[in-house]
Amino acid sequence: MSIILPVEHSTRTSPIPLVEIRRVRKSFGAHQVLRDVSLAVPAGTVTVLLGPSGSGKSTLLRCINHLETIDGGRIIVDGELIGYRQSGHNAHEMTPRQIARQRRGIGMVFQRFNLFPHMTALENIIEAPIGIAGRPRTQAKTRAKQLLDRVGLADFAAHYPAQLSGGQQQRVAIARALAMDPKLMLFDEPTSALDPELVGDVLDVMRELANDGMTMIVVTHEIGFARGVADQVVFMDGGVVVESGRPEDVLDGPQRQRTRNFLESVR
Ligand SMILES: Nc1ncnc2c1ncn2[C@@H]1O[C@H](COP(=O)(O)OP(=O)(O)OP(=O)(O)O)[C@@H](O)[C@H]1O
Repeated sequence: MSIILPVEHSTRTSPIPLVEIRRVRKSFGAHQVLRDVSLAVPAGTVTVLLGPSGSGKSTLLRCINHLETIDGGRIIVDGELIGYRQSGHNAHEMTPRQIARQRRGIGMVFQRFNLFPHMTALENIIEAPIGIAGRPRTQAKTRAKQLLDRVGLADFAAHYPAQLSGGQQQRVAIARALAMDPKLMLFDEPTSALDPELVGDVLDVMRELANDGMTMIVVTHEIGFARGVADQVVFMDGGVVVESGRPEDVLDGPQRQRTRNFLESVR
């Protein structure tokens, strides 16, 4: 694995929000999953989303990445409205092509690695840079090898997903997301499908990414990761943000009973 110099935790914090979520609402039929969610994620920081099953965490990530369309409110990533383009004071819906371009800047890692089973680790990583971003094959391969090295899998380029452990597959999935040079990485319970002994390697890669200054929003129940890496912890329940703040405040001195109950349940 390549050596990445640790950066002082506080120097990563910047006042400029890369992600602004304002009063976002989202329903599926009659079920209002996000009720009125507002959140700011400064550039170069890590936000951990905690909350019980069904609280709307995955839906929020999917809205940020425009995998779902919001019903109300707005999401701004790096100054751009998600799903809309600004023209003077008016916002117009984006075309599918414009949405695809916007999505390229946002990497997403899912609970289940979602690698193409018929492609090697390297082929999985170069697929989008070549097919979507139109990069030359040699350049994409060089970058993919660097990324495999970065996630500790330099010797596994020619392995197929079935030949890799779940943790290794998840690290390939992270490398694949990084191959598009995202400005934001979203992680949706990236370790919850892994055997416990494989969780640490994946969290280590994520910790190094954070130290490198990547802006990340992470849905996880890994309280140790939240405590050690997050700049901000957000507790969601019932489609609203119940409580948010520094990890030491939310995790060690939660103000709300709902937060306390949840933390009891995952400890
Ligand atoms: N496409 C969909 N159609 C209908 N209902 C959906 C859809 N996606 C999510 N939901 C519902 O929205 C609610 C919130 O789901 P979501 O996955 O966002 O919660 P979560 O906090 O991420 O929970 P979990 O930890 O279980 O993934 C759930 O009741 C879920 O069934």
